[in-house]
Parts: sequence; structure tokens; C-alpha cells
Amino acid sequence: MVISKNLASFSESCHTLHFSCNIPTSGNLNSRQPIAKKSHIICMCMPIPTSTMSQPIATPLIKDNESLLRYLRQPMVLPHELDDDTKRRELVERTRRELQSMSKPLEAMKLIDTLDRLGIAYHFEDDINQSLTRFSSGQPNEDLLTTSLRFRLLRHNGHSISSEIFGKFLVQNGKFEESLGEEDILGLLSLYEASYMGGGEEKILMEAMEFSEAHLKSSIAKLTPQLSRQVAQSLELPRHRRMARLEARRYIEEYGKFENNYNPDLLELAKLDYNKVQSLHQMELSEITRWWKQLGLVDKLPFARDRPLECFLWTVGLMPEPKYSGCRIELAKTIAILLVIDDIFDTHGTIDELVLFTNAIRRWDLQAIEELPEYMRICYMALYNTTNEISYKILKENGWSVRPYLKETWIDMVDGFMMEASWFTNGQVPKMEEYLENGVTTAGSYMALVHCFFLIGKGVSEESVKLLMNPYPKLFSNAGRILRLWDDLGTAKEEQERGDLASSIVLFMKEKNITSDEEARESILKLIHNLWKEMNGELVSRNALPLEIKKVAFNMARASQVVYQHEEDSYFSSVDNYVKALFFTPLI
Ligand SMILES: CC(C)=CCC/C(C)=C/COP(=O)(O)OP(=O)(O)O
Ligand SMILES: [Mg+2]
Repeated sequence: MVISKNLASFSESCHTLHFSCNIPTSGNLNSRQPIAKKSHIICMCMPIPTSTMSQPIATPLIKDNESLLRYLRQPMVLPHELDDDTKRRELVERTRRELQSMSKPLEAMKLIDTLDRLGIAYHFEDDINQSLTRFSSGQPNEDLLTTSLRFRLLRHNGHSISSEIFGKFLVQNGKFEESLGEEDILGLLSLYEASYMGGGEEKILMEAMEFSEAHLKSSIAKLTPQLSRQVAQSLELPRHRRMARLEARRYIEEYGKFENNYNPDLLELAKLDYNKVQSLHQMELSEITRWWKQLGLVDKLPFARDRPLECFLWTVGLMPEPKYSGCRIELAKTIAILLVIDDIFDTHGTIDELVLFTNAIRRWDLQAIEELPEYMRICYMALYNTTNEISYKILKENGWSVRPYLKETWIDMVDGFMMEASWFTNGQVPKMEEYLENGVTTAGSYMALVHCFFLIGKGVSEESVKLLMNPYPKLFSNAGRILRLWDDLGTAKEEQERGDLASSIVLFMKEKNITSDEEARESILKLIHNLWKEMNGELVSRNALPLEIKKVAFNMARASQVVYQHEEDSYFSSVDNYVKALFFTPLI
């Protein structure tokens, strides 16, 4: 049987390559079982970097349906990419050996930090955890840089470490020793970054943040260009709050240029890896786009948002590691449907229709669609079928029956939308707290995190599953509050123009007697800051939530800032830039 990938219709402007795969009519795999009764043309529309265009393409050995599908799902591997892959594997092993052989804590921790920043730490998860465990207790006379780095890395990787280790840098009045702020800029910077891992009760870390921030700000003008750049970036957004893939993109571009002792092997590995993961993302994107087109929801509901790319951006924010490829695809589907339901509630449905829709969703039964207008039926069925498909996938892979949990999160969400709609219709203005908790649900936070929990499938136990029902875990609620607050900061203007009565900004101004928009925004940023501290406390607290899902909740808070915070006037142009860098422009 002959499989050929034909390069055709390559359009440089949109970086799109169409290729087709022909299976002959008489295709007979082992001369007994025809896999295809008639000729199929399978077309995929996949964005590919211009640089990968080369000929010829190897013909794979297709033995059966499964290997055919596996082949189609794989990014198109071109000859030079095979070399890249070998090189990448070699570099991974070389780096692993280097990390394993390091005996000096500071040296090892710096390497771990660099791997994390370059987006390649996921290759070395076990080695990193072993190293961190080995170096978890520091020396009494250890300096500020080492102590702070150790603290941040341990917490970041879910290890417990007490903030009391900073006690040795305090003087009698509980303040940090002034001399620390004078010369050791790297130590100070490291302390600043570590302080952002602090929980709400950890006074010593609040003190550390205040102290290091003040000293960094006052010394920035005297620093070398390279150091001042580093300090300015941290002051703008500390590492703990950055979205992993974007940080990798930015840091890889800077690493060779601005780091004095950069390691060329690491740089090469990071670039190869970035591009490899980017092409995996492209494949996922092509699968999501295909699914979305086939679903045809926006053809029938032209008022609804048609943004599979933005949905995918969220999923890369929430679960950036390559191993979560399948999870990203399924989660993106749920977010795409969420946007449509949001639009039905916010812009299209009449209140009577919305009541019908909410009741039908509560029943969660296809019979219920008979009472709905046609456009709602289509959306209902898309949600119903997609939820069933995701449940089926999880059942097949793990044997868990998760449909009741997924269903409940959708019911909660639609109830939340209905609540907003009735506030709006009755001209009611909710209390800020009431609005915010409801807004966590309507932003899709619980829905997304419960789906991620089962899709990732780590630490699923009787005890942890119990946490996934309303009331949802505090960590989910706090991450969701951050999402809702960033959402309102980013979209309040357009929503107010549309006539929405409630947004955190408006409600906050009303409740706190704030008159200026600017001041309200400042106060909301403070709220977000405090929510982060609460979340930090929960990262290391002992509860049944698996570390994997805790990390996703943190990533949700990180991604929210990226999606909604932007300097330019236009929301789209900014998200567009992220999308281009993450998914379409390879690193060279
Ligand atoms: C990780 C997840 C679940 C991401 C989805 C967040 C999202 C796009 C919510 C809707 O925003 P909106 O501003 O359009 O809606 P609203 O009307 O609720 O403000
Ligand atoms: Mg909004």
C-alpha cells in the first residue's frame, strides 16, 4: 500500500500546508483484510513553519488502521528533523548526566532553574526532584542567593520547606539586615523572587518582598545593562507568575545574548525542543480546528464566538507539558463550547429561552431538547455529545465513570449564567462577593479544572474525587477568582458598553466608595496579589488534591494575566502576538 503526502497549495502568507493521503480502493493490508472499501482522501490543514519545507518525504510502513492513524497524527517528519531529534535526545542525556554529577548545591540549583526557564525541565522531572531532595537542607552559613533559590525551587516543585530559613538574615527588630541590600544584587533578586512563593500568613516573606523590592528599585539605575534588564523584568512580573511556554520563548531568545556564562548545549537543546513542542501544538491545533469545523456550531449560531485558537492558548497555559497533548485537545473543546453558551446568555437568548435552556441542562437528557428553539438544540447536543465523548475516553483509558462529575460542573456553570442573566433582567446589582464567586463559575474555572483533573488522571482516588463537587476546593476557587478578576480588568470596558451591570470593577467602586476607575483597578490588583498568597499556602498544604492538578490551578491564574493584560488598546492584537510566538514562529 502506498501512502504519499503531497505537498500542495503551500501558501507562505498563512503558513498553511495542505497535504493529502490516498489509500487505494483495493488497499489490502495483509491480503485478507481490506482497510478501506473506497478511496479516501484525508486532508489536513496544518500550519507549518516555512523553514521545514524540503523534499523528499519518507514513505512510512503502514501495516494497519492503527499505524495509519498514528502516522496521520504525527507531525510530518522531514529528514532534517530526524537529525534534530537524534541531536535533541543526545543533548537531553548529556544534560541529565551533568545534573546528576553535580555535587555543589548552588551549581545544581542554578542549572535546575535554567532548565525550568528554558522550558525543558520536564525532561528531567525525576532527576530534578532527586537533586532537590538531596540539597533540601542547607548549610547554616549559606548566603542569601543560595537560600532563596533553594526555597523557591523546592516550593515550585511541591516540596515543603519552611520560610523560617530566612530567619538568619533578620536583625533584632524582625527586619532584614540592611547590609544585604547593598551589594549582593543577585541575592536580593533571588530573595525577591522567593518572596512571591509566600503564603498569606508568612510574615517573613512579606517582609522579604518589601525589603528586596525597595532595594532593587533604588539600585536599578546603577546596575550593568544586563543586570538592570533582569531586575526590571522581575519587578514587572516575578517568575512565579509567568506562563511557562511564553517564558521559555522569551528566555531562549535572550539566553545566548544576555547571559554571560551561557551553556551552548542548553541553548541548542532548548531551541530544538521548543520547535519540536511547537509542531506538536500545531498538530493539536489542526485536530481541534477540524473537530470545530465538523461540529459546525458557529455556522448555525453566527452570533457566537469562533475562536478555537484562543481556546487552545488557554489549554497550553494550563497544561504546557507535551505529555498532556490529549488533555489539551479535549479541554479546548470544552472551552470552545463554553464561549458559545456564554454568548447565548450574554448576547442572544431572551430570558424565557434562557430559563428553558437552564432547565434542560439541569435535566441532562436529550429528551429535554424538544422544548428548545433550534439554535439552542444544536448547542445543547454539541455539549451533551462532547461531554459523553470525553467521559467515554476517560472510561476507556482508566475505567472511571466520570460523566456525573463533568455533567455537574456544566450544570453549575449554566446556573451561574442564569444567575447573571436574572441580575441583568431585574436590574439587580449583586454584592461584590456574590458576584465574584458566581463569576468564578461562569468563567469556566471549575468546569475546566474538574475536566483537567480527570483528563490528567493522576491521584484520582475516592478521597480526591470527593473534592470535585460543589463546594469546590479553595484552590480552585482562588485560581478562578484570579481568572474572573483578570477577565473583568480586560473586558469590562466592552461589557459595560454592551450594557452589563455587573463587573468586579463597577461593584468594587460602589462598595468601597471609590470614584476613579484607576483606583478601582489598583485595588483589584491588590486583591489578585492576596489571592496569590492564599494559593501559595495551598501548594504545600497537605490535602488530597494531587500536585498535578494544583499546578494546573496555578497555571490558570498565570494564563489569565497573559490573556487579559495587555498594553495596546486592542485585545486581539496582543493575544495574536502570543499566539504567533507560541504556535507559528519557530525559533531559529
Ligand atoms: C480556562 C478557561 C475556563 C478559560 C475560559 C475563560 C473565558 C474565555 C471566559 C469567558 O470570558 P468572557 O469575558 O467572554 O465572559 P464573561 O461574559 O463571563 O465575562
Ligand atoms: Mg468578561
